[in-house]
Amino acid sequence: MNNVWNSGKMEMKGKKKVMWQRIIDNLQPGYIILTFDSMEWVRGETIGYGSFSTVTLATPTDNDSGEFPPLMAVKSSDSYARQREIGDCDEIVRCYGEDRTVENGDEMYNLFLEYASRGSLGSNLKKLNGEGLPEATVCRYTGSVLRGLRHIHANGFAHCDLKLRNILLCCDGAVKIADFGLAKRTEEVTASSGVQIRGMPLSEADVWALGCAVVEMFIGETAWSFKEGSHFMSLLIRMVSERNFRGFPRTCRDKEETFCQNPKKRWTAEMLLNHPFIAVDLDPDDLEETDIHLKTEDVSTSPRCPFEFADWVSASSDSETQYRPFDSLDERIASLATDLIPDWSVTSNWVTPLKKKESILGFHVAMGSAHSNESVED
Ligand SMILES: Nc1ncnc2c1ncn2[C@@H]1O[C@H](COP(=O)(O)OP(=O)(O)OP(=O)(O)O)[C@@H](O)[C@H]1O
Repeated sequence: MNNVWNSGKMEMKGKKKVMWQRIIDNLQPGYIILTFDSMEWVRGETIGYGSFSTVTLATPTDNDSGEFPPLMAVKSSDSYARQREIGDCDEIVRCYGEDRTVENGDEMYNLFLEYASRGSLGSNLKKLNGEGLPEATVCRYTGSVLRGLRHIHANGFAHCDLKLRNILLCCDGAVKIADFGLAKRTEEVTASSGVQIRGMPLSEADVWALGCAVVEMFIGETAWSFKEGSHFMSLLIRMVSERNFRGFPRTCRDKEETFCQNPKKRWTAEMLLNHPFIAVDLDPDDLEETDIHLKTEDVSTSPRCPFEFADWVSASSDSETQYRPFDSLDERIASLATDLIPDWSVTSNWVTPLKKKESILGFHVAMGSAHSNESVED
């Protein structure tokens, strides 16, 4: 089914116009019949919570034409994500349409998405208890994400929140990029002051983020550890000032095009798709995949602005936790108030060494994320 978007409203192949319908007050929670382009659907169990959204299952109730899959994920939040502007691609979680409802007095925007039944790569990796993924698996997953990124960037957008939790696994093993809540047009970024900033390296930042994700897939933990109590700025200082690629083959370090602290020299998604690490022909037998089927994701949220880092807990919390957005600016600011004095010291943490073949190391350096303070054997 191809969605046609018209003035912010959805039409499906010229069918009936969108019909907004308020939910009926006395329906049981968890079994709400709503209207989605004249199609009724039922909200199912909760899959997980994001910073500003709740994701639940959704089932169409009158799907005789088979236009929708029998099971979808519906992401509900107080604003629309930009996914519809980016367009379809096999490596991006499919968006079937959107709907607006009023639930418990709050207006909700619902985005109907392809259901990725095997959860996120982040959750799958966590179940491996610090073990990384096999090389062939990392290679395949990275190739998929790169194709998705190429599509996003080619359409003039940057994802801006690429991380393993936003890379989902479908039941057929396909790997897809999700969560476009922070996606931005690459040519125009508006600062909080309202000033338009041009030339921000947003696509390059996506590539950097992918590099971090690749490191994480290999070593089973995040590329840069962020010690409890340390300040976010100390992490930034290390990432920006550290130029010591100790532990990586000199051949990789010396290549100007792969030394990419400078975003302009960082490889693009298109270029990385031709890197030997990705362009290799994989034997299907090598694709030893983690087979952890997830039903419910843990709660983990990304900071939306620098002020949120101090409170950001990357570890999961109880998935029963109710999503509750801040009601007002005052409430948000009050939640940030603290008597603690920031710790501006620089820690000695750095990336855990990677013992992988040279092409992989080169790939990491190309993405600007290969930093290590220990030796790596070839
Ligand atoms: N299409 C989908 N299929 C299956 N699970 C999904 C789908 N979309 C999101 N999820 C899961 O729902 C949970 C919430 O996702 P969401 O994108 O709202 O937030 P997040 O990326 O986890 O956090 P944040 O909002 O801080 O980035 C996540 O655990 C995610 O894996």
